[in-house]
Amino acid sequence: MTASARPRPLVAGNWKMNGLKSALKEIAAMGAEFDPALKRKIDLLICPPFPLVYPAAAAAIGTRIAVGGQDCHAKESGAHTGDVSAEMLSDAGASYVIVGHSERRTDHKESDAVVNAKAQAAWRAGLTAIVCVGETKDEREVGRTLAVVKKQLRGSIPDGATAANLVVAYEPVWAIGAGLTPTAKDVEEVHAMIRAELRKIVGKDEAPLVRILYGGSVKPSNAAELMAVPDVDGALVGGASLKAADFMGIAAAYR
Ligand SMILES: O=C[C@H](O)COP(=O)(O)O
Repeated sequence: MTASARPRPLVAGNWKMNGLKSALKEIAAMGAEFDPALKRKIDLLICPPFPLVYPAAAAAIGTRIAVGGQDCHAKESGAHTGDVSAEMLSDAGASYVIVGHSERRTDHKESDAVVNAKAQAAWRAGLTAIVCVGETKDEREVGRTLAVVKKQLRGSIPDGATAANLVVAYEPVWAIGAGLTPTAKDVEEVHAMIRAELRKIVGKDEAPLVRILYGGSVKPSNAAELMAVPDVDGALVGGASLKAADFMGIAAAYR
């Protein structure tokens, strides 16, 4: 590996609890805009709600857009009403799964240990785990951002991580859906720390190739600036991933 090795950027959309069958036309529209020049440069991923994973995977055939889940249970199957396993996501056509999103950590009280078990489940099923980390507004204000994110990384990423099975998403909780973003300098500082931690977790050869996404109010208007920050290897996009025009406007930062 050369010193200049860089990850292939990933622009990922998290539809959260949004989207009925009618939203599948957005995937077709994204596919139509994902032209060969852009395909050579980046990967695209859409994570729809569970009921749409299978039809989204069908809609994405031939587009080179990957499909993922937004969460998974740690177990393969069993008496866990309302939960979905990583194997079920894989069977439905997913190749990625988001674990430890701040909305899961808050709404469902998911600890780092739970997120770690879900990442292991993702790997068991052959999925790439997108492990989310990020500080709250209060934690940032008291200067604990780096300590909080470091603790989440150490607790949430299982042994056995590689550049192929792990993506890290840094999402400051206060920036999500708020129309606020950290400064480029603040994003750079956190991503540099994550890269340094990854050297300890996956080793110095593999660490430069792990994709570290930024998430939190990414839009077409700020994507170019955020994607140009050192150690930002793509985006995890919420609201602006629901419409093909917005999502592809963000992907266009890599043209
Ligand atoms: O997973 C996506 C993030 O939570 C960002 O959401 P947002 O782009 O709506 O701020």
